[in-house]
Amino acid sequence: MLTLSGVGKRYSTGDRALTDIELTLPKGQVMALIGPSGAGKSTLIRCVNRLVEPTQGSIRLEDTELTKLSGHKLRHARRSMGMIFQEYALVDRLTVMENVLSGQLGYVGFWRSFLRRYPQEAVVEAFRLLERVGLTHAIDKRADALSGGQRQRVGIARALLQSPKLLLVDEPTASLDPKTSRQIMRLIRELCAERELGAIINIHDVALAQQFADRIVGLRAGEIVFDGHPGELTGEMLTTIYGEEDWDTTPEPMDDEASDDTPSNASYLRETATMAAGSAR
Ligand SMILES: Nc1ncnc2c1ncn2[C@@H]1O[C@H](COP(=O)(O)OP(=O)(O)OP(=O)(O)O)[C@@H](O)[C@H]1O
Repeated sequence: MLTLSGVGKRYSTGDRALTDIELTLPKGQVMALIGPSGAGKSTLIRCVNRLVEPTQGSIRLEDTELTKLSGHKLRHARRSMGMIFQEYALVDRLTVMENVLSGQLGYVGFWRSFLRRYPQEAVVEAFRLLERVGLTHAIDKRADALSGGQRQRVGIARALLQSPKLLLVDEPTASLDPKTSRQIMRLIRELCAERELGAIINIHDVALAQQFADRIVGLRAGEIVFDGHPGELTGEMLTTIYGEEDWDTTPEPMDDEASDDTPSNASYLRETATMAAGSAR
């Protein structure tokens, strides 16, 4: 379980990015973090793994007070948090298998990893994970020969190879098409359920968040303004998070050729909220 109590962050520039954040993430829960640009979503995720230093409050992962750690203990704690990034952060010239095994860098030491000599059990587990994410056929491919969706699957397998207690996911679908985005979100959700892993997912796509998260937290100007079930995210709540907008209006076609069979925002949001509420996944 992850607990944030009274967490605040003020950057040295004077920008206050987070104010008094109170959050508890139980094991196995997938939490989507939404909010407008600059709301503090990335800062919050980065405070958890201490890539950004919180200026106030405490962050506990199970029995460990993360905000008090430094040096070796901090590095050790970071390994218990799997990071999945928007830009995948793969090494292009390495194969899929090597990229996944690079998740073990912190464990096997510099020389063994430099010589690419990984423990047999890590290789077996990496193979198993690649099978789970549907990439058995691509094990020997170079990372730069993969599609965006495949690259993200490698990133997921790499994060899981560390046997993390928590997943921190930063815009996992930002560069993906709608179908691949859904597949990646579904995969993350399934893996979290299988492994009883909590996840915080920073995501701009509200409909995807509603469909695949157990819980949605809305940030605005560094404060939590919504924390609830996806089905509770009404148009009014979206206005609270993002500011005034007519969430119920169907966009006017730009010209005569524009398709008129696009569902309205309202019906789309209603549909996705209903699906999320029923958890029909
Ligand atoms: N390194 C930094 N130095 C100073 N201010 C920063 C830094 N990083 C972020 N900020 C400020 O902190 C606030 C929150 O930024 P953050 O990147 O966490 O928001 P976000 O919700 O993730 O935005 P986006 O959706 O655009 O990625 C903003 O006002 C931003 O300008």
